Amino acid sequence: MTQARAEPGNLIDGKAIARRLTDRVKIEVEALREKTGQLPGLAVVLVGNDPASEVYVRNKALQTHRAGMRSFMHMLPETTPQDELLGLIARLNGDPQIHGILVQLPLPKQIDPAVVTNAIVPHKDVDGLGEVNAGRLSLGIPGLVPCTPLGCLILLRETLPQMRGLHAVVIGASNLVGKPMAQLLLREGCTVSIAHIDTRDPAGLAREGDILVVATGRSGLVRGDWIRPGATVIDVGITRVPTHDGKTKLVGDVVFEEARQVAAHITPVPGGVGPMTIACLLHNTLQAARLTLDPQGGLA
Ligand SMILES: Nc1nc(=O)c2c([nH]1)NC[C@@H]1CN(c3ccc(C(=O)N[C@@H](CCC(=O)O)C(=O)O)cc3)C=[N+]21
Repeated sequence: MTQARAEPGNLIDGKAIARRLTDRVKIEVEALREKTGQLPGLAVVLVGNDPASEVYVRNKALQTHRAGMRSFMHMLPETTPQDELLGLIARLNGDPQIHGILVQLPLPKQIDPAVVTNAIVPHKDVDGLGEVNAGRLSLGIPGLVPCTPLGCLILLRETLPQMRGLHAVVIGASNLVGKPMAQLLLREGCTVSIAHIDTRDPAGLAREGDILVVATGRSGLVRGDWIRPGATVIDVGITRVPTHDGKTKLVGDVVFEEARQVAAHITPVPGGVGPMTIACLLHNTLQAARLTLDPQGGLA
């Protein structure tokens, strides 16, 4: 065990860390406005009317305004043909008021998410999911980094003084979270393992992790006995489940009450990774705006 130990189950306060990041973005947005006379603008595109997506998208717009940036919402019907969505993206690509473009996932089945993601010009791809930004991340050169893994990295940096040499285990190998997360951890100097659907003994591998990042979308997958005593656990999962009294609540991929007995640090759901995803979207929109408005500002 290489990391400093506190008592078990210390909560990582994603909400507080996200608020601090958003406050910093707000100050830098104001500085950019003073320097260039312009504000960063974020376009969010939602296709269809999934109620959960609508909540997220509205929340994103609210937070964008809170950080002093402009937000532009585009709500398209469920039946929108792919060509029409590509037409909108082409207009947003050419619009000087827009510095970041986010197309909410998942998309209806007539639309290929890879085609849409790659239609966004790389310097406006604030989700960092296009081929250019994904390639840059894997080559270790500056680019726009996907919001959720970036948020997880910031939480880990706030929690662990040093990640170099730690074994980080990522459960889930999606392009959205698992793969970019593994790249970021590698860049921090971790030894990285990725568990995926065909991994023979995911629990055994997970128990090797000084850091455990779980991003599978399967609620309750990770039990207390998957966790190395003293590990730091980041739970990316977020699933709405029914409760006994006929209401619903949000849960992660980790059985929280079990895991907090074993882990040194753990993110709650809600109040962990979720708020960081939105704060990082604002951070990326500021970075994207700097790329065109203040090129010397550069990317980190
Ligand atoms: N292109 C794209 N980029 C995304 O980043 C993206 C997406 N599509 N599609 C959907 C998922 C989901 N997502 C969340 C963002 C914030 C919270 C969040 O703030 N959650 C709060 C709880 C919110 C509540 O109470 O409903 C929390 O965890 O504390 C959750 C989930 C971003 N996504």
